[in-house]
Amino acid sequence: MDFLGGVRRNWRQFDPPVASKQEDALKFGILGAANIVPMALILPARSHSQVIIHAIAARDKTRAIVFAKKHGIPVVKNSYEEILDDPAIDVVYIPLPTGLHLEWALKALSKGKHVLLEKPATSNAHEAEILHHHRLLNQSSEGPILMEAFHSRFAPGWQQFLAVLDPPNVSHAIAKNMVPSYIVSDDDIRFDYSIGGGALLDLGTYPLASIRDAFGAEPEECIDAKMTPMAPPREKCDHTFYAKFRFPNGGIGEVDGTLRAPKTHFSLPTITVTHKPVPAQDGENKASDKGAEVTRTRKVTFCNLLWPTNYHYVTVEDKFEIRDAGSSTVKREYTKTETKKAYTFRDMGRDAAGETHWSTYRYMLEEFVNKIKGRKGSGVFVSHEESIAQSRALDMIYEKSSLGLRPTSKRVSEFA
Ligand SMILES: NC(=O)C1=CN([C@@H]2O[C@H](COP(=O)(O)OP(=O)(O)OC[C@H]3O[C@@H](n4cnc5c(N)ncnc54)[C@H](OP(=O)(O)O)[C@@H]3O)[C@@H](O)[C@H]2O)C=CC1
Ligand SMILES: O=C1OC[C@@H](O)[C@H](O)[C@H]1O
Repeated sequence: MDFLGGVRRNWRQFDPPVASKQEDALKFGILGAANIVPMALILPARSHSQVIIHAIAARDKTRAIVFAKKHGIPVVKNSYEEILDDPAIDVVYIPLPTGLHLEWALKALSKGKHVLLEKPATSNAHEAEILHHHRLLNQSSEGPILMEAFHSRFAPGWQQFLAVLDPPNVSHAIAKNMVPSYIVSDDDIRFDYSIGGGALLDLGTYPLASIRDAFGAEPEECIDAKMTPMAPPREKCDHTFYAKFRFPNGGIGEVDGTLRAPKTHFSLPTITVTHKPVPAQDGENKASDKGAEVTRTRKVTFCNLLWPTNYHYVTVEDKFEIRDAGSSTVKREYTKTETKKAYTFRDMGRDAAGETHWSTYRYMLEEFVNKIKGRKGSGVFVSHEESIAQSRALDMIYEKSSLGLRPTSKRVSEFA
């Protein structure tokens, strides 16, 4: 049943129901016929009654025409600028290489457009501060909304994972993400330093955001960073990364990932979080242990950091140790293990919109539109401060390694 449910859920994510569009639907324009567009926006938009994919532009118009025809986009513009100049367009989606995000996001905001900006929002923290603190964002309560498209954060499964953590008492977190080498070719935008290349800046954003979330705090120091660079001429870009951080509570967080795992490698991106032992709460331990000192050490594993809406699990392993009052000797111990899953917020007892066929991107689109329309929604959002903090942590790793920071846009002086 679970297996069949999974097949149905995944099938429908790639063939979602079509909603009829409301009068006040937002019209989206897309900059670039990027690979991620169908999954991140075209499919999610189908089932959203307040989203219309109105127009696209690509550097090569023929490419844009082919893309528009394939995905049923009614308008093809001659250039990215023409998208920004179209008064009919409310929102601009930017799936460009990271090094172009700052420039195009600010150009779109300056035309009064809302912006959904692919992750990572910027190449480094300097750019992040310019973008997310920009006066264009604070002009009025009606001013444009900008959000980094960090889709995985919006999934109920991820929120279920966060709900079982006790961030101040986390002692260790390790997040891993290994992608086989055939997925991303050597000439991909991810390995072009001039436009923000580097596996950490691309893939590493997921494990890094997840350890930051697990500690509920920002890292104080990057105590180790090891990057494996590409072969020349791409040697300024890492294909494999490892970093170790110390967090304010003394805990250690590690990220480990690669875009060059062996071709036969398969593993889902996973985080494992260990807590310090804490006194067990009333009702958690067995009635027979009343009067004794009972500690609980929690270990939580979350499997599928990127796309939990396709498949995930959260395993909560609580180890209880029982001592006589005042004694350090453990007289008995036992472990309780529970597995949780949440494909909708209802599954975790929360009252927020969602269907089992919603992808991470569909959950994100819901909240992005809610924000523009001034609705409360699930309460999940990617704030400007979150995007800046994530960018600072990425910089800490690049600075600690021999590779150095990713380059700031040459156009930066025009925007500061
Ligand atoms: N949210 C997610 O799950 C994912 C997010 N991403 C992010 O989305 C963005 C795009 O990734 P992806 O779709 O894989 O990338 P692609 O290489 O498929 O697309 C990038 C697009 O950028 C445009 N572009 C403009 N200038 C340049 C340039 N100088 N060099 C190359 N391309 C240029 C091209 O548009 P044109 O059509 O005009 O030529 C191209 O279509 C990245 O920021 C990436 O990190 C990527 C994958 C997954
Ligand atoms: O955001 C992403 O998600 C999937 C990864 O394989 C990809 O490199 C990255 O851009």
